[in-house]
Amino acid sequence: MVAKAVATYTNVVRDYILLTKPGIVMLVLITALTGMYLAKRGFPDSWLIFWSLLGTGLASAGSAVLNQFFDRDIDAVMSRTKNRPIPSGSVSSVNALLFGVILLTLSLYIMLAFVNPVATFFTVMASFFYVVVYTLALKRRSPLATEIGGISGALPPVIGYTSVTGQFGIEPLILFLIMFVWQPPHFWVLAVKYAEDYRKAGVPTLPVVKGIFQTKVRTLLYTAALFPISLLPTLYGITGKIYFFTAFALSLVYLILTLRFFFSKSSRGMSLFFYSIIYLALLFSVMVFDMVR
Ligand code: HEM
Ligand SMILES: CC(C)=CCC/C(C)=C/CC/C(C)=C/COP(=O)(O)OP(=O)(O)O
Repeated sequence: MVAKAVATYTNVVRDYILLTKPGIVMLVLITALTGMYLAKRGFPDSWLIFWSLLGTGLASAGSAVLNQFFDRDIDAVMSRTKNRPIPSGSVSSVNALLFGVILLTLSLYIMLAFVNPVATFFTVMASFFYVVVYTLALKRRSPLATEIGGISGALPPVIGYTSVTGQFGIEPLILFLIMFVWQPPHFWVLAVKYAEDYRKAGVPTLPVVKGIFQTKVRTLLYTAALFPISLLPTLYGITGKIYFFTAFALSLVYLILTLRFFFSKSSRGMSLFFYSIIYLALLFSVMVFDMVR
C-alpha cells in the first residue's frame, strides 16, 4: 500500500519535472551563468548566482510548461511528442496551466525581490517571446518562428550579465549573437528528421514549407556563420587563446558534421543534433574557464 503510494507520487513528480524540459533548463542556466562571469570577469557573489539562476531557471521551466499547454493539440498528433505529460493524460491541462503560471510568478517575484529590475525585464521578455510571440503567434503560421523564437533562447546570457551589472552593455550582445545563430541549425536537424510529423500536425517548419534541401542549405549557412561569430569573444578581448583555439576546433567539427549532413541522402542527423548541444555547453564552459583563470 505504502509502496504503491510512493510509486504514484514519484511518477507525478517525474511528470511535472518532464513538463519543465529539464535538459533545456540546464543549458539555459550554463549560458546565464556565463553572462554573470562575463560581467564580473571573475566569480560573482554566490547569493546573486543563486537567486538569478533560480529566477532564470523558473522562467525557462514555466515558459516550457505553458508552451506545452498551448501546444497540447499538436503535441498529441506528433509521434515525437505524443507521450509528453499533457497529451498522454498524466498531467491535466488545467494543472499544467496552473503549474506554468505559478513557476512564472515565482520567477518574477525572485528576480524583482533579489536581483534587479533590468534583469527582471529581460527575463520577462524571454518568457514573453517563448510563450506569446513564438508559441501563440508564430509557430503555427510561419517558419520564421524558429529565428524569431531564438530571441527568447538567446536572452539568458543577457539576463545573467544584467543580474550583476544592473545595466545593459555591448559585451553580452556577443553571447546573444552566438546563441541566436546557434539555434536555427540546432532545431532544423530535428525539423528535417520529423518533417512528416510537423506536416501532419500543420506546423509550417522550414522543411515543410521550403523542403529538405533548402533547410539543409540554411543549416549549413548558419553553422558557417557561427564559425567566425564563435571567435568574437577573443577578438573582442573578453577571452584569451584557450577559448579561441577551443572555439575554433569545436566550430570546425560542427561545420564538418553539418557538411556530412548536407551531403548525406538520409534525413537523420541525430549525431549532429546531439553535437549542437555539446558544442554550446563546451563553448560557454570554456569561455568561463578562460575568463576566471
Ligand atoms: C528556436 C529555438 C529552439 C528550438 C526551435 C528548439 C527545439 C528543440 C527541440 C524540438 C528539441 C527536442 C525536444 C524533444 O525531443 O522533446 C530540443 C532539444 C533540446 N534543446 Fe532546443 N530548441 C531551441 C532553443 C534551445 C535553447 C535556447 C537551448 C538552451 C540554451 C536548447 C537546448 C536544448 C537541449 C539541451 C535539448 C535536449 C534535451 C531535451 O530534449 O530536453 N534549445 N530543442
Ligand atoms: C529564461 C527563458 C524564458 C528561457 C527560455 C529559453 C528557451 C529554451 C527558448 C527556446 C524557445 C523555443 C523557441 C523552443 C522551441 O521549441 P518547441 O517548444 O516548439 O519544441 P517542441 O516542438 O519540442 O515542443
